[in-house]
Amino acid sequence: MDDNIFLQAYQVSRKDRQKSNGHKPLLIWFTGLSGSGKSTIANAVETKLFQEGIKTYCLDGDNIRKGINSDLTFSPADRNENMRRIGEIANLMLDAGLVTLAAFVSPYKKDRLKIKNIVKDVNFVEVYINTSIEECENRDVKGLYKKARAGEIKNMTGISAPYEAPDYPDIEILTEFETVDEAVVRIIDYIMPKL
Ligand SMILES: Nc1ncnc2c1ncn2[C@@H]1O[C@H](COP(=O)(O)OS(=O)(=O)O)[C@@H](OP(=O)(O)O)[C@H]1O
Ligand SMILES: Nc1ncnc2c1ncn2[C@@H]1O[C@H](COP(=O)(O)OP(=O)(O)O)[C@@H](O)[C@H]1O
Repeated sequence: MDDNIFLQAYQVSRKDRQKSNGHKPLLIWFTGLSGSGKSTIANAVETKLFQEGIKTYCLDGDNIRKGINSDLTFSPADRNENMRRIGEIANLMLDAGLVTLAAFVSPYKKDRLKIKNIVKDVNFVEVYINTSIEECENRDVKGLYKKARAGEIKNMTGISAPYEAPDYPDIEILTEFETVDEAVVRIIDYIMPKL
C-alpha cells in the first residue's frame, strides 16, 4: 500500500554529485521513426561527451525492451507503460548525476510530455530525428518495414501505428540533408552551455 511507503532521504545529494562530476545532469531525448537515426546520432553524441570527460549513459529502445521491458508489446497501452518505466529509469540516472541520452521511438506527444514532467527541474532537451517514412523504409536497417508490409508485424510505427511529431522540438535533425557529424556538432553546441 502506498500509505505504508516512506521515501528515504539520501545522504549524498544531487548537488554533491554535481559538484563531484563537474557538470549538471541533463536528459537528451531522441524521438523519431524506427531507422530514422536515433541510435546512430545518440551514440555519436555520447562518444563525444564521454571523450570530454562527461559522465554519460545511453538508454536505447531495443536494449531496454530486451531486458527490463521484455514483457511489453507495441500496443498503445504497452508503449505508454514502456515510457513510464523509462521515465523513472532516466530519473534515477539523472539523480546519479549523469548526462542521460534516451533513444526511443516515443510516438505519443502525451508520453513525451510526461517524461518531461517526471524529470521536473532537470534540463530536458527534445531532439526530433526527422527522417521521412519513405527513407526509413528504404534503409530498413532491421527488415522490420518489410515484415510490416507483409503483415507479419502489427502496430509498426509509421505504417500501421501513429507517430506524433513534436511541434516545438529543441533541436530538429533532418537526416536526409544532414550528416551524422553535422548533427552531433549542432547537438553538442546546444547542450554544452546547459551543463
Ligand atoms: N511495431 C513496432 N514499432 C516500432 N518499433 C518496433 C516495432 N516492433 C519492433 N520494433 C523495434 O523496437 C524498437 C522501438 O522500441 P521503443 O521502445 O523505442 O518503442 S516505443 O517508444 O515504445 O514506441 C525499434 O527500434 P529502433 O529501430 O531503434 O527505433 C525497433 O527495432
Ligand atoms: N544523417 C544520418 N543520421 C543518422 N543515421 C543515418 C544518416 N544517414 C544514414 N543513416 C543511417 O540510417 C540508419 C539509422 O539507424 P538507427 O540509428 O539504428 O536508427 P533508429 O535508432 O532511429 O532506429 C543507420 O544505418 C545509419 O547509418
